[in-house]
Formats: sequence, structure tokens, C-alpha cells
Amino acid sequence: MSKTVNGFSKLNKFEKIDWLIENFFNGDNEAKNTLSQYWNENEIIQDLHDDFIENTISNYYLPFGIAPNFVINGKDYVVPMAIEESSVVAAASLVAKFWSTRGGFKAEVLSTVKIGQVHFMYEGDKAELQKYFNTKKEDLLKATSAITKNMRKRGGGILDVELRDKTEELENYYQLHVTFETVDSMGANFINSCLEAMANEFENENIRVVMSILSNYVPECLVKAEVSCKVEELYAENSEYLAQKFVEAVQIANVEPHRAVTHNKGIMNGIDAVVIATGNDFRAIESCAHAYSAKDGQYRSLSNATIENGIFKFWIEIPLALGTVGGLTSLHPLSKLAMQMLGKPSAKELMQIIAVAGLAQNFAALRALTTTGIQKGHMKMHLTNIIKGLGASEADKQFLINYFENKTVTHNAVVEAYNNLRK
Ligand SMILES: CC(C)(COP(=O)([O-])OP(=O)([O-])OC[C@H]1O[C@@H](n2cnc3c(N)ncnc32)[C@H](O)[C@@H]1OP(=O)([O-])[O-])[C@@H](O)C(=O)NCCC(=O)NCCSC(=O)C[C@@](C)(O)CC(=O)[O-]
Ligand SMILES: NC(=O)C1=CN([C@@H]2O[C@H](COP(=O)(O)OP(=O)(O)OC[C@H]3O[C@@H](n4cnc5c(N)ncnc54)[C@H](O)[C@@H]3O)[C@@H](O)[C@H]2O)C=CC1
Repeated sequence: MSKTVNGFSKLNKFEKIDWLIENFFNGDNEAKNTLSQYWNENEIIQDLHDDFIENTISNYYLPFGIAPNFVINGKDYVVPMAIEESSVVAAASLVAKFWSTRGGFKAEVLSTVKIGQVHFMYEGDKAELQKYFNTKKEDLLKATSAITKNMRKRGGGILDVELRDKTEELENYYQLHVTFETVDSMGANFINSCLEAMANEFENENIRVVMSILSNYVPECLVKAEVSCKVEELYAENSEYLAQKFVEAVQIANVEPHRAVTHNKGIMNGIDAVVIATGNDFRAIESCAHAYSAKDGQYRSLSNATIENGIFKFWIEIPLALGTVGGLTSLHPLSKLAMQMLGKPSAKELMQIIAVAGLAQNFAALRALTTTGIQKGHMKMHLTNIIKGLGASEADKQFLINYFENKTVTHNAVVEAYNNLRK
């Protein structure tokens, strides 16, 4: 029998759950209990979460952790991180502490330009189109004036509108390429509203607007974060040799895409965790970061490292379109709290903090990879997850943690040790 359904969206939450349990869980109430266990007892908070998305049936928790000891441009921060992967928060904390005694992180916003485009088709004479655009340009800005009024008061708004000829890539394809300053908001809704108003104004019998949408690729919304110190301050021993290996690890990621993807994944461990904790849009951040890392046609490392005149320098340049207002940033109680924890930053300050989180994470991973290997530290943190997965008691858990203090943790080794213990 078909399990498709009409009018599902009109059912209330409980009816939706009943339909799900009946059709996809054979009426098993265990699934229903799992869903309800994750509801918030406070009805106001639960209603809030129900309304964030559509067809909500429960909440999906991510751990919310904090990494202390970050010093950025001389200011102390404790950084909120929402992530499911063990060892990320520990690594961020370790690295924050490490650099706090070596001058901390330096960060700088290089630019804050956002982009939106009206994509359209035009089959006529190019010179005529250019003429039409020139006469229309003022009207395009006027068409958005009600939408941009408050943003202009904040120092933002539309920076420029250009006509772009894309017919070499696709027959008859042109764009209005529009640049924006959106101050403390990520700006997606603001930009899309402006673009749709412009498209209405621009469209005529010869111009077929295909779509109007912001671009998540913002190579001129760029932030740089860096650390540096004398090479001998990097490691307790063999510093020159290990620093060299560290730089080579970055160089390898710069020339070898297979490595670069994993290298950048490590960076995104730090970035996504803070992006999610602060209620920002991690899909936008992810897609942009990866496009930027391939900007010259090859996918490369987002970070760089050098050793010059005995100084080790490690830095990242990454586009980050972030908001400290709008979206979920102040709607989700934990995002609001995360912003408070960070001292209610502006979007520019948040760009710096998040770039630093990415750099810190990359530093931790590369340091581990080029010394002990990644598994030692990662598995040390993951050990408790494996033990929990086995359903071990608190006493067995403590025994296993002690047992693995000086042994290599692998999933099999833990299962074997647990089974021996149970015998
Ligand atoms: C895992 C560590 C930090 C252990 O490092 P450690 O030196 O064994 O840690 P420790 O027990 O000596 O503690 C030192 C400090 O580390 C932090 N720390 C230590 N343990 C905890 C904990 N339980 N909870 C919170 N913080 C912790 C904390 O700051 C602590 O200081 P304290 O608080 O005691 O003053 C280290 O080995 C490390 O940084 N490893 C790298 C981990 C990593 O990169 N994980 C990401 C997942 S792997 C991946 O997805 C990406 C990757 C690696 O593939 C990317 C790539 O290939 O480039
Ligand atoms: N492709 C994409 O990335 C898309 C993303 N989205 C979603 O849009 C949301 C972000 O859009 P926004 O327009 O940023 O949010 P929003 O729609 O909540 O608007 C934020 C508004 O806050 C106001 N504001 C108050 N103080 C401000 C200040 N200091 N600086 C700037 N604005 C201030 C402005 O009116 C601004 O338009 C996110 O939830 C994102 O997931 C939506 C469509 C597409």
C-alpha cells in the first residue's frame, strides 16, 4: 500500500507523529517515546523550536561546548562550539592555551562585500541592452529605496549595480551583478528582497528574468587570522625539525586536492562549530569556503605556513558571511547566549573569532598529524563514546578509561577489553 500522503503539513504535531509511527514504525511506541524524550519541558521553548522549521516532530540535540583561553587581538574569549565530533573542543582548548602564552591570535577583516545577482536572458542587440541599463540604473536603486532605508542609516545598503555579459558562457545570458554592505546581518533576506525589486523594475518584453538570488560566494567578505612565534618556541624538543614538517604538511595540502579536502575539513571542524553555536548558516559558510579554496581552478589548503628568519608563521584567509543580528542569532536561546558569551560582537568581530577557531583547529590537527599521529589524541577523546556504545556500567567505564591510559585505543581493542572484563 502506498505511503504517500496529502495535506500532511496541515496535521498537528501529534497527528504527524501518529502517522509516522503507524506507517514507518509498524505502530511501535518505542520510536514515539524517543521523539518525546527530546521535547523541552518548557512549552514556550518547545513552541519556539517547533516553529524554526516545518513538520517538526522533535529536537535534535548537538552538544554545546566551550573552549576557554582564546586571546584574539589582545582580548580574552571563551568560544562556544556546537558539534557532535569528539576531540574538536579539546583541540581548540589546547591550542588556545598554547597560543595564549605566545602572543595570542591576530585577526583582521579585509573586506565585507556581499553579492547578489539578477540572472536574465536577452536575445537583442548588446549595445541596446547597455543603453537600457544605463538609463535604468537610477530607477533600479530607487525601486529598492524603501527596503534599504534602514540599512543605509546603519552605513550599509547597495554599493553598486553592474551589467555583466555572460553570453560567452551561455547564449543570451546576462546578469545584474549587485554588491551590498549588510553591516551586522548575513543579509540573505535583505539582498534577495532588493534583487526581486530590481528585477521587477528591469524586466521588459525583451528581458526574461530567470531568477534573482544572493550569491553565497563572497570572496570579498574576507578575514585573515594568524599566529607566529620563534621556531624554538613551538615544540619542547626537535623544534626546527618538527616545524619544518608542519610547514610541509601545509604545502602538501596546497598541491594535493585529496589532502586539501581533509585539511580543510579539519578547519571547518572549528568554523562550523562556532557558526552553529551562534545560529549562523553553516551551509552558506561551507559552500563559500570550498569555492574559495578552489578559486584558481585547483582545490587547495585554506591555510598557509612559513618559516622565515627563524619565525614560524601560520595563517588563514577565508570568506565568512556572518550575522550577529537576524536569522536565528537572537531567536535561539542558546545562540543568544553564545553571542553574550562572546561579548555581543559585531559581525566583523565574529568573522575574526570564527576564522581563529578554524586556524586553531587546523593547528591542532597538523601538530598531531606531524608528531604523534591523529589517532592517539582523537581516540583518547572518543574512548568514552565507544564505551557508552557498549552499554558499559559506570564502574566498567572507569576501569576501561584507566586500562587505556597507556594503550592504543581502537574500537576492536575496547570491545575486546570490555568482553574480557565481562567474562
Ligand atoms: C585531543 C588532544 C587535544 C589531546 O591533547 P593532550 O595533549 O593529550 O591533552 P592533555 O590531556 O595533556 O590536556 C592539555 C589541554 O588540552 C585540552 N584538553 C585535553 N583533553 C580535554 C578534554 N577532555 N576536555 C577539554 N579539553 C581538553 C585542554 O585545554 C587541556 O588543558 P587543561 O584544560 O587541562 O588546562 C590533542 O591530541 C589534539 O589536539 N589532537 C587533534 C585532535 C583533532 O584535530 N581532532 C579533530 C578530529 S580529527 C578530524 O576530523 C580532522 C583531521 C584530523 O582529519 C583534519 C586533518 O587531517 O587535517
Ligand atoms: N542562500 C542563502 O544563504 C539563504 C539564506 N537564508 C537565510 O537568511 C537568514 C539571514 O538573512 P538576513 O537578511 O541576514 O536575516 P533577517 O532576514 O533576519 O534580517 C536581518 C535584519 O536585521 C535588521 N538589522 C538590525 N540591526 C542590524 C544591523 N546592525 N546590521 C544589519 N542589519 C540589522 C535589518 O533590517 C536586516 O535586514 C539566515 O537564516 C539564512 O539561513 C535565506 C535565503 C537564502
